[in-house]
Amino acid sequence: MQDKKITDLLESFQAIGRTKNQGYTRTVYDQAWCQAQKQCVNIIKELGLVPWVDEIGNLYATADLTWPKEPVILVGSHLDTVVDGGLYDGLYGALAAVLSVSQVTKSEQRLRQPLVAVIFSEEEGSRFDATFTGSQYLLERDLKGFDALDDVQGQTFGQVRQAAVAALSPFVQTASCLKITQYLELHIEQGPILENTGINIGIVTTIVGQERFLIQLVGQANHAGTTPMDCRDDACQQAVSLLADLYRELAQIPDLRYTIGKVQLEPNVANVIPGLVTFSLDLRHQDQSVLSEAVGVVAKLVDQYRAKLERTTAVMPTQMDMGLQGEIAEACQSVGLTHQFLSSGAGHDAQVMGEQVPTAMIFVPSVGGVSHVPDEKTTPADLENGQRVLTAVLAKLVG
Ligand SMILES: NC(=O)N[C@H](N)C(=O)O
Ligand SMILES: [Zn+2]
Ligand SMILES: [Zn+2]
Repeated sequence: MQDKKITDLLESFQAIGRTKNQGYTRTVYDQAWCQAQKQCVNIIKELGLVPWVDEIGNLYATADLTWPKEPVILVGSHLDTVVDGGLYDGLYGALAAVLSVSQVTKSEQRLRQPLVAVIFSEEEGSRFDATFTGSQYLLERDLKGFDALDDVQGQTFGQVRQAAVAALSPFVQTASCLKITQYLELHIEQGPILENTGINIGIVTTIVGQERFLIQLVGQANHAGTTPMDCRDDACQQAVSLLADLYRELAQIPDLRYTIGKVQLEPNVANVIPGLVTFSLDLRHQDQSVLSEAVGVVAKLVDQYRAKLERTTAVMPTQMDMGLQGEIAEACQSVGLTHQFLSSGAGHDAQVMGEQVPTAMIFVPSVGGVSHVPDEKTTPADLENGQRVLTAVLAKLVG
C-alpha cells in the first residue's frame, strides 16, 4: 500500500455513514463512526504503522511498536462529521496525516524525533453539546464531565464512549501521555478564498474565537384547541420574539458571525402549545473583545426574557506559530506550489492545540467554497497538493 494516494484512502470511506442526501453522518461513537475508525485502523496497518487508542477514542499511528517516550511532532485532524456533512472535513487531514507520517518514516531519512499521526475522536459537537473533546482530552487527560452529557436519544457520552473504545481495543494498543513539541493540521478551507484567488495552498495565520450557547425558554404546555389565546404561556412565541431581538442586535456588531442552527420544541406536537424551547447560538469573531461584547448583548436579552443561558463552547481566537507558517511557505516553494496567508473562520482542533504547543494549519481549496453540506468537494489535484506539502514540512522538521 506504499504507493497509495490520499484520494484512494478517502475513496474507501465513501460507503460509510452515507446519507439519503449523498452526504455523510458520522457523529462521535455512532455506528458509522465506529466503522470508519476500524477502516482507519486497517489503513494504518496497511501503511506499516502501529495503531494506538486512548480513553476518549483518539486514534494514533506511529512507526514503532513502542509508544514514544521522547517528545514528538503530532499531525492530524478529526474523524467525526456534522449531520449530513461532506466527505472531506476532518477525514482528509486525518488520513493525510497517517499517509505523510508513513511516507516520512519509510524514507531513507534519519528522523530527529518521532512523528505521530492523530485522528481526533470528535471536533464538531454534532452529537453532544461539547466540541473539541478529542483534542481537549489529549492535552489535559481529563474527561472534564463529558461522560455525563446526554445525546437527543438520552444516551450518555460515557456509555457510548466506553462501548466504542472497547470495540476497538482488540485491534489496537493503548496510548498514554505524549510530549508534543509541534502540531500540524491539514484541512479543506471550507470557504471561497483560495478558489477565488487561484492559489494552491492556504497558510493559516489565525483561527477565530468561538462561543456556543444553549438558550432555553420555559412556557406552559397545554391543549391547542381549548386554551384561549390570551391565557397561553407559549414558549415558541417567546422564542420567536427573542430570536428576532437577537438577530437585530447582533447585526449591529461589525464582522460578527452569528448562527442559530438548532431549535428544539417540546413536546414538538402539532396540537400541544410548546412548553419548552431550546435553541443554539454560535458566535465567532477574530477579536476576543468583540466576541465578549456580543456575549454581553446576548446575556442582557436572555435576561430580559427570563430565559436560561448555558455556554457549551468557548475558545479564544488563536494565533498560529510564525516559524511553522514559514516552514509551510518554504515547503510550498520546494514542491512548486503557490501559497497565501489567510485566517480561518471555522474552528479547528489546531486552536485547542495552539493554546499549548506551536501549531500551524495548511488549507486546500474548497470547490464553490461550500462545507458542512453533502456538496463539499476538493479536487483530487488539490487533495494531493496539500498532502505533498504536509509530507515536505514533516520531512524538513524531522530532518
Ligand atoms: N472546521 C470546522 O468545520 N470546525 C468546526 N466544528 C466549526 O467551525 O464549527
Ligand atoms: Zn466541520
Ligand atoms: Zn474540520
